[in-house]
Amino acid sequence: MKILTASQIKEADKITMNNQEISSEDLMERAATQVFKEIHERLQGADIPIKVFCGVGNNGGDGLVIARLLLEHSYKVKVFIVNYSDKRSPDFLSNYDKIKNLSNDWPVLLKGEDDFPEIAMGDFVVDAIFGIGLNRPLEGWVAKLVNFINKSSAFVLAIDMPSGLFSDKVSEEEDAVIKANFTLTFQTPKLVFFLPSTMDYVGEMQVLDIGLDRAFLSEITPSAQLIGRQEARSLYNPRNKNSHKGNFGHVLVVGGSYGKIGSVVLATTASLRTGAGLSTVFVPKCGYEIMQTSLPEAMVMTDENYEMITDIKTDLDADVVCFGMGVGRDKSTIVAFKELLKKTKKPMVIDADGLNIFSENNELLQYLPENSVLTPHPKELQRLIGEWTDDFDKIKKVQDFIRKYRLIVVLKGAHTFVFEQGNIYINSTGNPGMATAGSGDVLSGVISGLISQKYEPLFAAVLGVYLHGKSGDISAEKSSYEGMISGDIAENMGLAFSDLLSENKTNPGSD
Ligand SMILES: NC(=O)C1=CN([C@@H]2O[C@H](COP(=O)(O)OP(=O)(O)OC[C@H]3O[C@@H](n4cnc5c(N)ncnc54)[C@H](O)[C@@H]3O)[C@@H](O)[C@H]2O)[C@@H](O)CC1
Ligand SMILES: Nc1ncnc2c1ncn2[C@@H]1O[C@H](COP(=O)(O)OP(=O)(O)O)[C@@H](O)[C@H]1O
Ligand SMILES: [K+]
Repeated sequence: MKILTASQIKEADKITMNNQEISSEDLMERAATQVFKEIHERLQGADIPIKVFCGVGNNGGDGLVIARLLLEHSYKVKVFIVNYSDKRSPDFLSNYDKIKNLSNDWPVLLKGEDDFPEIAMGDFVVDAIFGIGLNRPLEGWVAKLVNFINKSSAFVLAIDMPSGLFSDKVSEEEDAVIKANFTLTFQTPKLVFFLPSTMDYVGEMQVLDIGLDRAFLSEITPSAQLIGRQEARSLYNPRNKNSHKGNFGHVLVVGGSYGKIGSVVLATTASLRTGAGLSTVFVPKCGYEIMQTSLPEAMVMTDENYEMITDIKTDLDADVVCFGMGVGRDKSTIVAFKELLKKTKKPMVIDADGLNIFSENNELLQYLPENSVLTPHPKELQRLIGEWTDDFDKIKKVQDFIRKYRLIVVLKGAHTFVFEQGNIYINSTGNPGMATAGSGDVLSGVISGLISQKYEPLFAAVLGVYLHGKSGDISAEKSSYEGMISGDIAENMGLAFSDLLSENKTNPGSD
């Protein structure tokens, strides 16, 4: 699902109104009706106090329409106008008139702190103060109102965006931003919903299709894409019945050191569970028995050295080489890595200490085959590209980095971002149970397993991240966030594939 910027959404609005011959008020009615339907479906006429806070722009206009429809369905609604400006949008004004005509209980005008209403636990608050039009941080009593709502124990539903959140830059720590339990957003999710510094404001998120112009939406180049089941499914390559293991490639995993052979076990298991035809590992001698015993499906080659990798002597022409997990940063390992880089022509997957070696030896990056996949977590990324000022600056710096070295970067996190030149793919699967030792090793194995099966490295990264997260979700369902371990993610890869290929789910951009 495409993620658009505020200006792209505004352009889509204009084109839609033109092509569908509707007014902006019609579009507002349509959008807010969708919101009403969602609320109504969940509340089913329940007798709970609903407090709708409306700004005086179009986000506030949406709030007024939602409130009117709720009143028409006999909900217990109280409307508050957050009167931060005298400049009211025309569509706000016409809906203001409509709601006044409907009820004797007119909206309450809020002009300062003294007017704040009581918000009780059990209230249902609708935040329609600001949407994508926010252009400066909230201040004064409006900022205080936002903090007041945040302090209440009410359930908060944000319309389009949590108020105070910018759509195209991150908020400062001191800024007042609504902390929503749920955000119903129009037509397309916004990039800030997925950034580490802003995602917590959004709560659970659902996208409402408000029927913006299809042709425009399909042609426009998005700022990023959200990868849900449908998008991941479109990347899947079915297997030919007439095939043999040679068709599914050979993965070589190079990694491990004394006490860290487990990371190689995890990555290699994941590569096989993802469908690699063959997997070979290259480990220090201390890893030989561990590998043969814990993963008989893999073939094992060993270094001369017992504890660490010092010389990667192999003529194996693997389809993909995965390097880095548990490998350490000894000088002799760095030399061995350099030699490996020089003789490898096919795209590689580099994780963990492989990345740290690059951070300390930048000159090695020039030997990395084009289209290789780097899978840093934020700390590893920072060592690699330096500090950033905020999440948008980070995105720019990653894009500069991949342009320079012609790579694919998989930035791991609660929402993992896959970067290729000019594009960002944001993952929708995964859960906090995956914050457990070794889940990154599993991801490297999954991506390698897909590359070996002839997926383009970019698609291997995007699909791999999706399936890894899905397997994490299945693992959490079975064992809880706390109880799941990263080996479960590797073991459940098969169920993640089954889920991807099952026929009964069609919701785009979600799971
Ligand atoms: N295609 C869509 O997504 C649609 C969007 N609609 C709604 O329209 C909203 C955008 O409406 P607007 O453009 O009127 O913008 P907002 O309602 O978000 O903000 C209103 C105005 O407040 C002013 N303002 C910005 N920051 C301020 C601050 N810190 N303090 C005081 N004033 C400030 C700006 O001039 C801004 O235009 C969307 O978020 C959505 O809720 C719907 O009504 C119709 C369809
Ligand atoms: N809260 C979370 N939600 C979703 N995915 C997560 C979360 N925390 C961690 N993950 C995923 O788990 C993996 C952790 O990788 P990494 O930090 O390299 O761990 P390790 O070094 O232990 O292998 C990444 O793929 C990341 O996206
Ligand atoms: K809002």
